[in-house]
Amino acid sequence: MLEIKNLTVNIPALPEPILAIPHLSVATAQQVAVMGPSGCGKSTFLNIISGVLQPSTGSVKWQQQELTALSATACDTWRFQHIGMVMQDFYLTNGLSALENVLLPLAFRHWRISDALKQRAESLLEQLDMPRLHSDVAKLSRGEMQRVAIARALLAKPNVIIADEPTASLDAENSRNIARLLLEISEKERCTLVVATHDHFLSEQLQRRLLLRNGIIVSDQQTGAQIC
Ligand SMILES: Nc1ncnc2c1ncn2[C@@H]1O[C@H](COP(=O)(O)OP(=O)(O)OP(=O)(O)O)[C@@H](O)[C@H]1O
Repeated sequence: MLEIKNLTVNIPALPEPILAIPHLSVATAQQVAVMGPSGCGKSTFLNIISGVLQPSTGSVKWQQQELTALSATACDTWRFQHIGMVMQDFYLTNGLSALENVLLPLAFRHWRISDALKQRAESLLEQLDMPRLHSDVAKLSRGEMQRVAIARALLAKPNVIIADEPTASLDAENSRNIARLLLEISEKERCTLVVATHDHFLSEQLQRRLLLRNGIIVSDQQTGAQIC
């Protein structure tokens, strides 16, 4: 469960906070869309709940872990253990294949990657319709790179998936596949899903929709969506 209290994010040059949330809670395994016009604070919200950014005031708690109490290094370790992130910049490593990129974060932590993990990586890439496992990511299209970034985020079975516009570079068919895969994995593995998106197909499948304007949640709707 995520619980936010009395949160503000201020930027020195700006008179108003770019994000202000008096209270918000998100239940474990809930699927949440974060929507709103460009500049309303969606990426800031995702960065705050993943501990990438520290708020100016307030509390951000996942289960019993208060993120604002962690040092930057401790927060990085916590994020690695609990969160699968798909950000707008994919942070892939050129010169490595799609499969190697998916395995790379775990390769830093384990002296040997197990066969089971390799199989999961291959299976995720296949489910994402990304057959070019051994192609250098530098040669992939943006949509293919996005699918590699999604597989990498899902590999370690995170408790929470946070995705910033995960279908933005994709055609309609691939967008739908990715929306379905994120929903299926969230349901099967009981992980919380928080997605900033303009994609109506994706947002309609999620159980809850937060609408941000000027850094404030102006609408919080339960959609009643079921897994597809
Ligand atoms: N470091 C910063 N310095 C100044 N302004 C910032 C900074 N970070 C964010 N902002 C401002 O805060 C607001 C929210 O930005 P944010 O990136 O969270 O919006 P967004 O909803 O994700 O936008 P988009 O849909 O275009 O990605 C914007 O007006 C942005 O210009």
